[in-house]
Amino acid sequence: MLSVEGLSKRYGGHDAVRDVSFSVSPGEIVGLVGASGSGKSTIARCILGLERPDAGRIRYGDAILTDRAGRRAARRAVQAVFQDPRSSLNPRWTVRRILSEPLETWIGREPRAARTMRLNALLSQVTLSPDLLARYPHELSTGQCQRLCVARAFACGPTLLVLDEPLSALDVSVQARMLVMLRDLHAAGGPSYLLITHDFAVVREICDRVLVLDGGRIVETGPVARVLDRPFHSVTRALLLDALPLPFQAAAAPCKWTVLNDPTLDDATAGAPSP
Ligand SMILES: Nc1ncnc2c1ncn2[C@@H]1O[C@H](COP(=O)(O)OP(=O)(O)OP(=O)(O)O)[C@@H](O)[C@H]1O
Repeated sequence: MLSVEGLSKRYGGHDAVRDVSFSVSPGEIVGLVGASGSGKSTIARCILGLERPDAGRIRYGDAILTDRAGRRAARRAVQAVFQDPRSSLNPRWTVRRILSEPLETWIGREPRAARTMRLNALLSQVTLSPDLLARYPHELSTGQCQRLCVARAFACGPTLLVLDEPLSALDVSVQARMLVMLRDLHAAGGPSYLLITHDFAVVREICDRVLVLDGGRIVETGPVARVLDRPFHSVTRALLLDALPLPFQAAAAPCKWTVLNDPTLDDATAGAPSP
């Protein structure tokens, strides 16, 4: 289980993340949503050891990810996929080499035929053709590059995948296929996901639970259906309203959201993170 306890991170005088605590259980898909600049990627970078938190502790099982030794111990188990697949792939490496590198590290050397079978299996998991093995990233579409990034993450046999806006660089039709692929991989016994997104449709489609972030703090958390259909916090309501197509925003504002703006719901308590 991933456990984030009292995580804080400052840049200069600015609090990017403030006293954030949450967990991701084995097999769970947890969405982390919030406006631009709310601190989502900073949390991901702290979990992945790319940033050093100013306060708090991040544990994955027995490994303390805020310690160098703990990060090393969890390196195989905790993998990531980022927003821009092209910048995550070495442009001078073929698909074969990109996928072989983690296999070399975690499985070691094996005969070429066995390695090719393993590479083909990885590619088919992410619905890519084995014909792509000899290609370079610039010879792939952005969607294919992102599938390749997922395959590379899966090559390590992770138990937690941190996905930081994995669909944002993709066309809408490719996004839908990618989302189905992520859901199928998870359903087939894949890792837990911590999915960072600004897209509530994605959250509704795939997540079990959602955390809403504002100004570096978690303002609301709960099961997806409850948070999306009966949001307590004004920030969640505003984000949901913003997510509607423009003509619907005007229509929704006076009706649906008036009910939700019930003054008996106190944001400060209703929005407090649940234990
Ligand atoms: N390396 C950095 N140096 C200084 N400030 C930073 C740095 N990284 C992030 N920040 C600031 O920290 C805050 C949180 O940034 P972060 O990237 O975590 O937000 P986000 O919710 O992921 O945003 P987006 O959805 O736009 O990616 C922002 O105000 C950002 O400007």
